[in-house]
Amino acid sequence: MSLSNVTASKPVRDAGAQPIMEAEHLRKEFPLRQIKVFGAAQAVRAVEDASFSLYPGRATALVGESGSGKTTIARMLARLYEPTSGTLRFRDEAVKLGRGANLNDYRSHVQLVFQDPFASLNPVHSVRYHLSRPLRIYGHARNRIQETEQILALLRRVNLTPAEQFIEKFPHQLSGGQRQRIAIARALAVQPEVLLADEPVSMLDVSIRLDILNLLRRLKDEEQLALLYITHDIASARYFAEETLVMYAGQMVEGGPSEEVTQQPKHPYTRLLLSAAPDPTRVKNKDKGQLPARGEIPSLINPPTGCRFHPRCPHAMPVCKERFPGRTDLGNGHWTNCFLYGDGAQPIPYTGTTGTTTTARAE
Ligand SMILES: Nc1ncnc2c1ncn2[C@@H]1O[C@H](COP(=O)(O)OP(=O)(O)OP(=O)(O)O)[C@@H](O)[C@H]1O
Repeated sequence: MSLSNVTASKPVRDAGAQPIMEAEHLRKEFPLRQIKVFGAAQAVRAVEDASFSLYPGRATALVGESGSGKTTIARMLARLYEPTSGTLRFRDEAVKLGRGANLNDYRSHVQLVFQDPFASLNPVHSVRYHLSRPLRIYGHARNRIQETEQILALLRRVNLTPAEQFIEKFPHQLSGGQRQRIAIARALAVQPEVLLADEPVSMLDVSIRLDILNLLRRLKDEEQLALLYITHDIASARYFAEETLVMYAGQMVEGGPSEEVTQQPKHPYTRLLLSAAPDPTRVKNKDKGQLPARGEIPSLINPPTGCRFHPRCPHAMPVCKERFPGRTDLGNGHWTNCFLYGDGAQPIPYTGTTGTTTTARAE
């Protein structure tokens, strides 16, 4: 996807900006069916100790390889999965989890757009049906006239015009991009403050990905939506999202303003991701021996101890195997969880490759 005609993301948020949604120490395990009668119960340890905030009018990209836990995080935020532990806060109030939680009320604030626009719309129902349901359920339309007016307005907001030509169509009469616009319109019908977009363009034709990203960006700006943008593509994060969070095998390893995370990445995994996603605007130094991307994302049933990236990390030290490092604040909202940074550590200069030129602290 060419991103050259997408305007660069906004600078770092105001210091006083208030988050609308906060995730604190979220963890998710999926228990596995027990095959053995004896022995410890096994589980997929999909997300470990994830903490981050979403802000009105700002996009946060959640980036990582397949299986890193991105969708699990989005589903916990959408309340489709119960976190194993941790808390969610919405407008500074703890979200009631588990039984007795008012899911309808919660979902009037937080909506999820799925990756697959072919699976997310019911083939037997028209566009009118898909958009009228949320309007009715959430009490935004009192009668059919109001409902039709609002559906037409929603279609125009997602650039499906003339709206009158789309309202009675069925999913099979729409292209992938048009379906994704309907899925976005359906989420907007609820009038949410938080929109979770799980790889919203990855199943679309390359030629229309940019249009959908620009649509999401415009809606975020105009409606002051807090947007979580899940993607494999770290290069798109720089252009689309003000902030970027990087996940590896269930652990969050780096985060901060997108410009800093993508231009001055600190964690070796972020550097590896960037080296696999060439960005023509990033300065590369081809002479400084790039290390090949070693290995694959591990099994999350028996993940590596400590920092789960250590078996693939060109800078791994004994301590990396023993425990997961705490968060090191790098200034300007940029942070990483890596023993290469923090007290007494030698900074590792970024050469635009996964290789580096200095020796790190040995523990
Ligand atoms: N319902 C489930 N039951 C058991 N394991 C699950 C379930 N959902 C996800 N997982 C596992 O949790 C881990 C994280 O999966 P998740 O889908 O969140 O990753 P992801 O980063 O979104 O990947 P992708 O980019 O491929 O969608 C994977 O090992 C996955 O197999």
